[in-house]
Amino acid sequence: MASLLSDTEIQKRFSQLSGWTVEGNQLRCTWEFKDFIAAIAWVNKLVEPSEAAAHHPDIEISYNKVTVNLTTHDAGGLTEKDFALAQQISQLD
Ligand SMILES: C[C@H](O)[C@H](O)[C@H]1CNC2=NC(N)=NC(=O)C2=N1
Repeated sequence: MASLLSDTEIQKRFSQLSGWTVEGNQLRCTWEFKDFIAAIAWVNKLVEPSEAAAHHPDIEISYNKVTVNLTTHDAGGLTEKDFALAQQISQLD
């Protein structure tokens, strides 16, 4: 199982991410799209990197807005897996 990051480690990795916030045990970022169809099309792009990493975001969808929440449920907080997947998600079109 991935190990929990210390506050210092979280700060270091967080400073390399753009657009995300740390809220409690979660990394969180919201994207806005033209409409619901575009939002869902983008959500579908999350499937491949998430499955490849065996790590899965919690996703909130509200019409054209998608909020992605990342945490490592098994570890009870943020691990390297969350930051790695956040970087990959940020690089999607
Ligand atoms: C066995 C399997 O790899 C685990 O249950 C994985 C699956 N996806 C997961 N995703 C997230 N976000 N946190 C986890 O702890 C987690 N655990």
